[in-house]
Amino acid sequence: MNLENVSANKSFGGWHKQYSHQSKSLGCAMQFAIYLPPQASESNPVPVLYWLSGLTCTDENFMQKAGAHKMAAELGVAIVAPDTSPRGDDVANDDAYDLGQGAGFYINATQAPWDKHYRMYDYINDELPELIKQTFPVSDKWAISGHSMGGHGAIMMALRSPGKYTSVSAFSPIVNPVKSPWGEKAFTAYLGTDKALWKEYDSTELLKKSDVKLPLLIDQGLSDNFLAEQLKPQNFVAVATEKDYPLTYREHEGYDHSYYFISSFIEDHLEFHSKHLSS
Ligand SMILES: N[C@@H](CCC(=O)N[C@@H](CSC=O)C(=O)NCC(=O)O)C(=O)O
Repeated sequence: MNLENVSANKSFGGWHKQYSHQSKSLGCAMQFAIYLPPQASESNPVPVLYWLSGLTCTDENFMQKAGAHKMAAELGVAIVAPDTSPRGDDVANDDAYDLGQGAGFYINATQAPWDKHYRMYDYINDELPELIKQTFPVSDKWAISGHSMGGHGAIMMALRSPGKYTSVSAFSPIVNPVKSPWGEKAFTAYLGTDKALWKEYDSTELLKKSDVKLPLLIDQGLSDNFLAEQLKPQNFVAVATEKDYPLTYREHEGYDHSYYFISSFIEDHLEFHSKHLSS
């Protein structure tokens, strides 16, 4: 297996480690981070929370800023944080922060030049979990969460694969990318102009068609600069209410779009997932 350990730091009795590997889906070298709680061993495989980060992030933002290790260690949950796009000098890019490297949107691109490497859906859905399962002492119980672009990724991935995750949560997710300037820009570049294809990666559209009831938690800050123009949580909540979906949607006065918000409520998300991962 082509897996190289890049760093290791003991944290709350467990280990935070970074790895690099050659990705088949993306056709480039990729880095991811894993937090292994102290309980994890070959004789005691632990459940996994996959965390998908937002625009401009790497595997490092969540691990360094969210303050998740203490609760993950207490609950005995591993956390995997991948990068947000393919990377490298040979990988297509754009000068803008919301397209190209750091902005993969967790979809499979169909349009040149992006279609050569931008297959983040396959990477997160198939390749990475297989690699994690084969390499680390983890069980087959998985949950998924994310922030902003990563919140879109987490909910979209979970709705497209009923039964794969026990629960899904998100901070400030782009829940309706087909109606968000960030989503419109990225989906036009990566998928072209056929909006029917866009809808296959849109959480609000997927929820309309979903017949599986997956426990879902969303936290949204009310002082988030991106709330009205980009995030549009009301579109998702309206569909969830109509379908009597098990969504807990919480709004928080004064919180913005940053990791200060995520770190304020990450423990609630870990407890939420732990409950479902162990039931
Ligand atoms: N113009 C800003 C936008 C980047 C930004 O806010 N990124 C967020 C995610 S936004 C949606 O996906 C983020 O998580 N940033 C990293 C961090 O550590 O805070 C900019 O370029 O800063």
